[in-house]
Amino acid sequence: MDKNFQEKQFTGIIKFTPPLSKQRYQFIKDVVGKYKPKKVADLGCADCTLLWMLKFCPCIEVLAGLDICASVMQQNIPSYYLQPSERSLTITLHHGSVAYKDPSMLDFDLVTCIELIEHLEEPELKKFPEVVFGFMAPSIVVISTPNSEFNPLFPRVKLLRHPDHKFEWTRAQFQSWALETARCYDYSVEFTGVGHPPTGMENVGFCTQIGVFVRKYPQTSEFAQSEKSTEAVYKTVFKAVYPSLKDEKYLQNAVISEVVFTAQIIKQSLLDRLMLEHEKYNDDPTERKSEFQPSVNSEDLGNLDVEKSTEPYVNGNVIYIPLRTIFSFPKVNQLCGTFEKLRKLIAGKVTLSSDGSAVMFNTEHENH
Ligand SMILES: C[S@@+](CC[C@H](N)C(=O)[O-])C[C@H]1O[C@@H](n2cnc3c(N)ncnc32)[C@H](O)[C@@H]1O
Ligand SMILES: [Mg+2]
Repeated sequence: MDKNFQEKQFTGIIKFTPPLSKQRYQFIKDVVGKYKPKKVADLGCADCTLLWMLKFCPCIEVLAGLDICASVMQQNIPSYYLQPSERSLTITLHHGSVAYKDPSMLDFDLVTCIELIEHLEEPELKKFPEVVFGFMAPSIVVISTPNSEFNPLFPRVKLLRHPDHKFEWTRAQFQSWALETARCYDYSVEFTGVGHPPTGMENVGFCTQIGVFVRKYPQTSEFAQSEKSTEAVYKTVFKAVYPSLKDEKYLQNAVISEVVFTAQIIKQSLLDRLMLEHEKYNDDPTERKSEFQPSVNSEDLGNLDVEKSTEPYVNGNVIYIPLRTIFSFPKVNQLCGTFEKLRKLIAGKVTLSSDGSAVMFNTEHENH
């Protein structure tokens, strides 16, 4: 190979797109997509970025995070409303070390350890396989760690990529540790990674090396799991339960908020249009064709096929948004299934016209 080219590669700044951390999270999302685990635990979860991504995966019902640093876990707890879905979702964050067993970590399908092991002191690393593979024993374990063979491509890295790293392994070192661990606890393991090396440098391997471990023996029975009972040593620092939409009360709340939100959008679009007409005709009412019969441009409603009878209208200070129009919005439609169900769920909870066909808004006290 051309020597200059090689030199240029060595001094060049390595930049990954998407960033390497995103590629690692995406790798886990793909594993989730492939194996569809219901219960996922992320060990060394730090600010929970991965967990908050995973909560949108429809197969997941239980998410747990563990970190030895409680403050880093709590700095990023979202306060936003989780879109309701068919399944319920429980998210728990624990403060503790992967060097210790805790019953809260039993019964998981997938355990992820992203850029964790290189932060463990030797005694912790020694205990790690027994805790994760022996005690937790999920059907899948994913472990990622830096591949030290890639380091010469980082001009500023002298020995280790991060001051808190206790070691960085070559592919041979990681693979021999992983194969021995897999053999000991009856798992199979396959190796891959993220962060491709530059062209011509393929021999160094991925920037992040990854081992995907799959348990060879069948699911441990609940009885066998309870046999493992040990004293709780982790401290729970956060717990949230998002009930399922199968819970009627929760469904009702979700439908009401979606109906009100949708009606507001339609109303705003109507008012904007009225305002435009008002400006266009320079407020000369004689020039207006249909002063109080405005219709919402169907494009404003996301290209909905809005029939005349389902158009919103204004009467005095009151705006009427037909329920049929609201029902034609995909989110409302998906939540309720049928129009009758929509009517039933919002009955008495949302102000409707006397015949019950439209949501009413009084604009008297609004500024616009
Ligand atoms: C480099 S960060 C990785 C964070 C996250 N997994 C990610 O990929 O973005 C390593 C995390 O492991 C945590 N950690 C270190 N030793 C630990 C231990 N013994 N038990 C649990 N977490 C530990 C650290 O506090 C830190 O948040
Ligand atoms: Mg690290």
